[in-house]
Amino acid sequence: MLAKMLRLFNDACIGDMVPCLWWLDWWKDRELKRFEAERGVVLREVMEEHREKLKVEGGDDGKSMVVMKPLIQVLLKLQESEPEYYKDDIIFGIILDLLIGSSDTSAETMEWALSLLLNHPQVLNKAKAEINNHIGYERLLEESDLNHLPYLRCIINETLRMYPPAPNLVPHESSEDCTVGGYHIPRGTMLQINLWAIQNDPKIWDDPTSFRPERFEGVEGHKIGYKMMPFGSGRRSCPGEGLATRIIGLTIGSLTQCFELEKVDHNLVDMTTAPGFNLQKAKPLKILVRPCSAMMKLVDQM
Ligand code: HEM
Repeated sequence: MLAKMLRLFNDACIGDMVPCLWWLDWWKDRELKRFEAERGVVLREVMEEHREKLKVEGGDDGKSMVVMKPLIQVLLKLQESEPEYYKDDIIFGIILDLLIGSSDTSAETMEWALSLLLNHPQVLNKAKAEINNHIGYERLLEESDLNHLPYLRCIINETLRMYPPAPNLVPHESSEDCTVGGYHIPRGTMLQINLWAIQNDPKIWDDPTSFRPERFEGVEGHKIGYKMMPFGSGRRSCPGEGLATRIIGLTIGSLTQCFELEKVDHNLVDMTTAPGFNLQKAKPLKILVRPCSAMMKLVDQM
């Protein structure tokens, strides 16, 4: 179900770009409505399952609920005390928002980052050296190490600059009349930002088509103003930013620390992008993975 949902979400609707062509999307509209009904049945079953579990397991201890239970159970518990706000539809919305927002974005960033590293072995070696200098060979990389691995963070930033998972961010609607770049925007207009163009603009980035993580050295996080906004900006920006950068850092860092990563042949990894709402690779990455001899003992224990 998740795969189908992400596929439908990723298909661009021409009517969103050129509203008078909405009718070209009629078939998609029909598919989305059919899917929404199917998805409703599955989500309702999941919700009932968790309601039953809550009844059996209780859960009056408010604090441990927040820390220990799955999110859906936390929301169902809140529904008991605030039913007018935590309606079933709101809970569905929160769960779907998290599923859609979190899964493809982080996975795609990791795939682009690994592809870039394979095509730039000198960057891969520098990242490996940073990890080995900081951690050594006696233990695995941990979350607390990430703050001490600035070059790894630069690699993630440079990947998000060149291949932002949401290249047009997410459509927003102006709640009031406003002016953007000298243009009058009436209230209720759908606004889309071509983030890819901003992050790859040669007027604001030196040599933007080159993969150069060093350009982010000395920059805290990815915060260098509006020329870099892979997680959006302002109060509706991505709430998962911290989690995403940690998961991506831990995954890419651990793979780099423990394995020799190699291309499957002598050709460069194909970096062609596929059409769609998300910036996906046209050809999925294939990679040869071999445990590093110095890490063999630890890899064996995994
Ligand atoms: C590389 C990974 C990720 C990227 C690039 C990314 C990017 C974005 C962007 C561009 C937006 C829209 C911001 C806007 O409206 O202008 C967004 C929204 C959102 N993201 Fe992420 N995201 C990532 C990972 C995650 C993760 C891991 C989670 C959750 C665990 C998450 C949850 C959400 C949610 C719930 C929203 C909607 C927020 C709202 O509408 O107020 N994202 N994300």
